[in-house]
Amino acid sequence: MASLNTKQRDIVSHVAVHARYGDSSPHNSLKLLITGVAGTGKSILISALFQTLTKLYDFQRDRDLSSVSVLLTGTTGKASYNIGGQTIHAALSFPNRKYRKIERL
Ligand SMILES: Nc1ncnc2c1ncn2[C@@H]1O[C@H](COP(=O)(O)OP(=O)(O)OP(=O)(O)O)[C@@H](O)[C@H]1O
Repeated sequence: MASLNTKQRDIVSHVAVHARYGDSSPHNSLKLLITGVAGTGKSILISALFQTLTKLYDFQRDRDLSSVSVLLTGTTGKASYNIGGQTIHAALSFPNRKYRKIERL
C-alpha cells in the first residue's frame, strides 16, 4: 500500500485521537466527509482509517469488540471494491434502478 501523504496522515491521526479520547455519544460523534475527484487517494485513506481503528481497538484488550462495527461503503462498485466494502445502495438496500410504472398511452 502507498504510504500516506501529509493530509492523509493528519486525518488518520485526527480520527485515531478521537477514537481514543473523544466523546462517542451520538451527539458528539465524529462526522467526517471524505471527498475529492477521482484518484485523489480517498480509498487509500479509508483503508488506512480502517486498519488504524482495527489496531487501536485490538490494543484495547478490555474493549468488547462485538460492540464496534464499521460500515464501509462507496458510491460506485469500483470504489466500494477498493475499500473492501459495498455500495451505499446495497448497504442501505436501495434499489439500484429507478423503476417506472408502465402506463397506457
Ligand atoms: N499518499 C499516496 N502516495 C502515493 N500514491 C497514492 C497515495 N494515495 C493514493 N495513491 C495512489 O493514487 C491512486 C488513486 O488512489 P485512490 O484509489 O485511493 O483514489 P480515490 O480517490 O479513491 O479514487 P476514485 O475516486 O477513483 O475511487 C492509487 O493508485 C493509489 O495507490
